[in-house]
Amino acid sequence: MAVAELTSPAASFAHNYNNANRLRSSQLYAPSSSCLSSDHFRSRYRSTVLPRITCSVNQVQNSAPVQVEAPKDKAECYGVFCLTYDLKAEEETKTWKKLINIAVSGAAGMISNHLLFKLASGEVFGPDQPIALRLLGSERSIQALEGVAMELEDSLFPLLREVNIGIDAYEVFQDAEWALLIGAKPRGPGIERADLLDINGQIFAEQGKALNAVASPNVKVMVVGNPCNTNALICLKNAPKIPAKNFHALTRLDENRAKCQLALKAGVFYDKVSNVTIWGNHSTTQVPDFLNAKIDGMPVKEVIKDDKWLEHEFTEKVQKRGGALIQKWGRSSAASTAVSIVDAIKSLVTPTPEGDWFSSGVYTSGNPYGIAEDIVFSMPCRSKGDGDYELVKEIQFDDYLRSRIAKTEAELLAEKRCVAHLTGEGIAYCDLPEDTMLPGEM
Ligand SMILES: NC(=O)C1=CN([C@@H]2O[C@H](COP(=O)(O)OP(=O)(O)OC[C@H]3O[C@@H](n4cnc5c(N)ncnc54)[C@H](OP(=O)(O)O)[C@@H]3O)[C@@H](O)[C@H]2O)C=CC1
Ligand SMILES: O=C([O-])CC(=O)C(=O)O
Repeated sequence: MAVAELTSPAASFAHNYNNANRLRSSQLYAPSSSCLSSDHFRSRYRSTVLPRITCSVNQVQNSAPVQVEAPKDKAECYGVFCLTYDLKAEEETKTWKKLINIAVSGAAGMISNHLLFKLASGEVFGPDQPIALRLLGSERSIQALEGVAMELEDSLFPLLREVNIGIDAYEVFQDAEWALLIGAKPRGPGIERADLLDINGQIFAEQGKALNAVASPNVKVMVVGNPCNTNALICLKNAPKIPAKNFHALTRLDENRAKCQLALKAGVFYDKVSNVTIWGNHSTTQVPDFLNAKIDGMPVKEVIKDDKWLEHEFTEKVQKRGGALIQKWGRSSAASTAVSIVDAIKSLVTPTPEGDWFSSGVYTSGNPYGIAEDIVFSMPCRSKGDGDYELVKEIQFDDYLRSRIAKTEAELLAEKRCVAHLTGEGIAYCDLPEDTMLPGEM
């Protein structure tokens, strides 16, 4: 690796900075946005040749906030996040918890563009929880990812201690305690669902391997990229060192959508709606459960006495809400998805309110409902707030609910057969039901 030619008088800052850079792989980016050009990053990525430093002394001094240490030993950081703060020096930071590492894939995408700023604000993990963001992009998105990191710099979030960007999951997922896996190829025209399962499945197999190798052994993994249930299954099968229970597929957006529709029909504000389960796949076979759901503490069916509406209009509206939104917006839900990721994480890190529960796509191992084992299926969960969850036992079933659950279960079992080559379970065989669709498809 060539050593940089230092052309700036800011030699000591730049030299230390680049010494730190030289210690790590060429695929992690540590730009100081005030000093280095995009061209620098492009060339550094492709050739690993270190840059000519073009910033001036003034630029360096002006860009430095209050700090007590030179940035020399802190590797794998972005811009202002390379500077080291003395957390103990300021009164308010003395009670702060230990930093947690949060990895996010698809970090330059639309959902992340909402989510990252919520994470950094303290809204998710609390006002005393400093965080490090480790952002995974690709060659295609690295410029945009730098833009994201620059916006994070400019937001001056006190709790945001580190930001790293990179394109190698084995580097970005290092020591991750949370992994929010959002990046996935969207299903475009002419792409069969089986092909999408394969294309995205490969991404999640690779990321599962990377998590297994370098993440914290108790990392919690939230899979958002579609088809999220089967992607989560692939991911966990490729990460045997991480408990399968730690993997979630995001169905909280569906739960939120169901709550909204029930509130609207009952004429109550949506804070009155509780105990809503989404069963099964994050697809148009998902089952929003109105049998166990409550409005103002009463069973939904006693408040909304219209089974036809519940079984058809309500159910289909929730199943196809994603598609309806795409027709209006021209793109899939991003802000509300980010909100639902926040809700899903908060449900795991705060105790579930007494008597209530939340939905998450989790691994079916010893489930009390008789659902097929060894798939990722959305079910009702409760948490003590320790990051873990238990399945809710006191659930009623009737013939309608059972038959709908059987349909979404059959779809997930078919998806599983279709990705057997990615889960280490033999030769894939794709017999997906013809009508199987993501919520965003119409
Ligand atoms: N579970 C749920 O409730 C919901 C899930 N979703 C899903 O979340 C995912 C992300 O959505 P959103 O952020 O809006 O999407 P965007 O298109 O804005 O971003 C997706 C990111 O995926 C990455 N990606 C990975 N592989 C590919 C590929 N082969 N081709 C193109 N892009 C790729 C890209 O990042 P990079 O280049 O850095 O890899 C891109 O930035 C989608 O799969 C979507 O279907 C959306 C809404 C709800
Ligand atoms: O299909 C999509 O990409 C969008 C999606 O999951 C949803 O809106 O629920």
